[in-house]
Amino acid sequence: MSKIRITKQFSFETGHALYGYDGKCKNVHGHSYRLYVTVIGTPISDASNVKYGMVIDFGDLKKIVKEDIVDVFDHATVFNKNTPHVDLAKELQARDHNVLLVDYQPTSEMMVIDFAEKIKQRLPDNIKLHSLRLSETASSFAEWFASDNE
Ligand SMILES: Nc1nc2c(c(=O)[nH]1)N=C([C@H](O)[C@H](O)COP(=O)(O)OP(=O)(O)OP(=O)(O)O)CN2
Ligand SMILES: [Zn+2]
Repeated sequence: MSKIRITKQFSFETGHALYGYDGKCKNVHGHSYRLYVTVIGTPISDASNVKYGMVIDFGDLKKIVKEDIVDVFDHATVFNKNTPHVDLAKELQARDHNVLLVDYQPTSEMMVIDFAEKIKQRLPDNIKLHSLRLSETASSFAEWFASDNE
């Protein structure tokens, strides 16, 4: 049976700031992120299986990505906890804002690495994460490919 890639798209609104950056993105601002998740596997060939013909049910993929990424990042503001932004983050948290402290600079590149690790941990053994595309703006995106990281 052929290997097939399937992709599901997600979207979430997230704020961030790039501490120490030499441009306007050092300021707190937000993006309408688009995340394309591509997994690869063999469609189930057992006709008695309720998932017959599927690599993975799009709904099951949605559940994983929603729980681990979309619901966590949507309408949150992400700061690098290893920078003085941690003070701003604590102030916002004290005022009941949804703040995420991560241990990396929250660029598209670093976020997509984080997302790849999270998704890989949740996928069944027979399904492999093939690639991710994280789009920050209409003209900018970062991609992670399993083949680049073996
Ligand atoms: N390699 C990266 N460069 C930049 C990132 C990033 O994550 N990785 N992030 C930013 C800012 O957060 C923000 O996304 C600005 O990006 P940019 O594409 O420059 O946005 P613009 O609106 O100015 O772009 P247009 O050219 O007007 O579409 C900065 N760099
Ligand atoms: Zn930005």
